[in-house]
Amino acid sequence: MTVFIRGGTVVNADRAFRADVLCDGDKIVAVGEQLEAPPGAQVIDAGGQYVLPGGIDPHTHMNLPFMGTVTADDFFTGTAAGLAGGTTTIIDFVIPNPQQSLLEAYHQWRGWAARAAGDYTFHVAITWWSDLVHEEMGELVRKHGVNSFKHFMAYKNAIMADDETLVKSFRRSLELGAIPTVHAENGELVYQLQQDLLKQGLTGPSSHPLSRPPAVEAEAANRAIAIASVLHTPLYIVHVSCKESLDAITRARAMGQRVYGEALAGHLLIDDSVYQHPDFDFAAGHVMSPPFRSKEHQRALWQGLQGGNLHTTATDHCTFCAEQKGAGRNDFTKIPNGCGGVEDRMAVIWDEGVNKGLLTPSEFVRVTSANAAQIFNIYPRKGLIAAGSDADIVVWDPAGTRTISQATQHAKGGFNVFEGRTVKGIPSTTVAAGKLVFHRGELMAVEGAGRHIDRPAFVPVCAG
Ligand SMILES: NC(=O)NCCC(=O)O
Ligand SMILES: [Zn+2]
Ligand SMILES: [Zn+2]
Repeated sequence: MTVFIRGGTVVNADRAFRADVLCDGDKIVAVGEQLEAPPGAQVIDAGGQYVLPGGIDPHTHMNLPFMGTVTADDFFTGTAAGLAGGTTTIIDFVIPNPQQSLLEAYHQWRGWAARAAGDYTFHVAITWWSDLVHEEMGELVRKHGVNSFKHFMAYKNAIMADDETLVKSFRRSLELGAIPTVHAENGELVYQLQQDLLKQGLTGPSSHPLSRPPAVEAEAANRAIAIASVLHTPLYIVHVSCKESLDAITRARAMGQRVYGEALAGHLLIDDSVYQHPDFDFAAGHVMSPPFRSKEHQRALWQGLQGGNLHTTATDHCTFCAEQKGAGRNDFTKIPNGCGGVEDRMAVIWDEGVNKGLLTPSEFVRVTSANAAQIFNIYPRKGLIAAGSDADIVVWDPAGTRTISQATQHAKGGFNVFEGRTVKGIPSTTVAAGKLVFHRGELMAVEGAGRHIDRPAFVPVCAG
């Protein structure tokens, strides 16, 4: 299939310029002014619109078995929702059970992901330690296109990594040319605070943020940064939600440490008042970890993105329906943690970021695709509009509007944390791997069309 995008303003992370874009098969083959549309090409008129690299959401959980249930979105529905919102690639997580072989879990997730409509690739979680884990990390990097390992510092008695696991896995990651990533929350503190709250009879969703205050996150962020500093490894901290964690990243970077931070669209836009809502379903629908924070923390996160100490935006898309959330009706610790957003990330960040003057269009591209592609070593295949890059493209209508609602979304779960928000700036067309998958409100996602994207290890390049 040949797709020709005519008359738009191409926006890359480094600059914006007027150009036509020609795609042949799954690649962009030409970017330039006054190109000729080949006979038979599908022509998209991008006049008055921006032409952006397809979004990369570096943190999603499709088909995730978690807290006694499985997420509402599987790899097809979740990636299809992403395509409708301009996200053409997700980085999801293989999460082995403690004692489970990493390779066995990896193949299990690859099987589930075969249904994906958009491209995908995996971080692999290290939830326990043994010689087998050490060996399998090597095999994943060398043979299976994995270059990042995730460590949950929370979720005690489940998937939490202790300090021994962190140290050994960070060290092994360095040896392999992979980047360690962490969910930074002190799991022991969370557990003890949860027990205190339950003993006091404070069993509702409003206790969720009380059990996970900013200091709990900051302690873990500082600990992970200190471990990475001693071992000389880079570090990527997922879902940075509070000023204290951002300050830890900022300090480390000022000292020359290679630490990257990820902000979630939800943490950037939604504040902690949602947990005070009297309706259980509404409050529980917002239960995720780390929790939504005060407006002061939100302002700090935007400043982190603007100042270059936060690098990527993600969603942690992890949807559960009201019935699933209801498992914690009498005990907030049993509410499955997670919220959606893969369909809305690009639009809400454009609306709050670009429309309000906090980000330029090029900075928007940096934090929605290019930085993730660079940090996880798939640039310039992804995150760039240039000849040779994958034909993952969003034609972005800066004047288009949409009111976000669970009633009209493609994602499952029947809930949307951005419910009722009207955004200005939406995708009019999404092209994924050279195919038109979303056009003027119509989603044409094809089950199984997504591809696994191998991410090579980081290897120092030496002059010959
Ligand atoms: N974030 C969340 O609450 N659920 C998904 C798992 C995780 O990323 O911690
Ligand atoms: Zn997490
Ligand atoms: Zn997550």
